[in-house]
Amino acid sequence: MSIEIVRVADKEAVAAHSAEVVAAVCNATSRTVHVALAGGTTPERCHELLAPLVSDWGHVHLWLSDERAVGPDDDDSNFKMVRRSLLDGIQIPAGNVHRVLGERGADDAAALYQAEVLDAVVAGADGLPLFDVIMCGMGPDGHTCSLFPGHPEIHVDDRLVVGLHDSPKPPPDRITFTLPLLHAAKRLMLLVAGEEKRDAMAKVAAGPDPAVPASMLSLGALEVVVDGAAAP
Ligand SMILES: O=C(O)[C@H](O)[C@@H](O)[C@H](O)[C@H](O)COP(=O)(O)O
Repeated sequence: MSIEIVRVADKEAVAAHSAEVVAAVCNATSRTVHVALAGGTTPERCHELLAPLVSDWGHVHLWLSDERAVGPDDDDSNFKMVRRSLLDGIQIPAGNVHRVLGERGADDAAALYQAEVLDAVVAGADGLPLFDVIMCGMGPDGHTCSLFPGHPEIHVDDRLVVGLHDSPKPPPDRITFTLPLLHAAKRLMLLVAGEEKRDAMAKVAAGPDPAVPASMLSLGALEVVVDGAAAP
């Protein structure tokens, strides 16, 4: 368990710093690297800045730490955002892009994605799939991925990916990584920008509390990249 907090000037700097971290991980090796991207406007900008920073995408596998239960062309699709912000600008083998099949519905899509993770991502010492980097955003209510305050998904410890049908933020049907998979990652990044995140960010800095899902990330090796407006 650890938390490292990197303070930078503004939202653009959060995205830029995070892109540099992810690019450094990808550029440091030619072996397979697994990166889970995130939804939200801060990660979206990070994806744009990341595109030209990685010298060779051939060994990089891309995933999403949460998705909406919609098809890839729906405006609510995180994959659609990733396609626009990153995939359209890079050369990457199609087999390296791991899309959540949201159009299958939240529960089937989650089960299929978990199976794909287990198949493709080699397990670490704790027996859980070891992502090189997982990126997460945070909402003003302290939610991260699609783990929302007061919702049961935060307590799931027997599955790596779950579906939910009652997200308080639309759309209601979603698919999300769970804490065991997030905690297993070599590097777990939380991108936080904006004054409306200040209270939740203070709770993240205070330590793990199940009422604040993003704070539970610090039970893994959490790196928070936060701007001046959100910094506690
Ligand atoms: O749940 C969703 O629908 C959003 O994707 C959300 O999780 C987002 O990631 C955060 O609210 C941070 O978003 P910003 O980076 O845009 O503030």
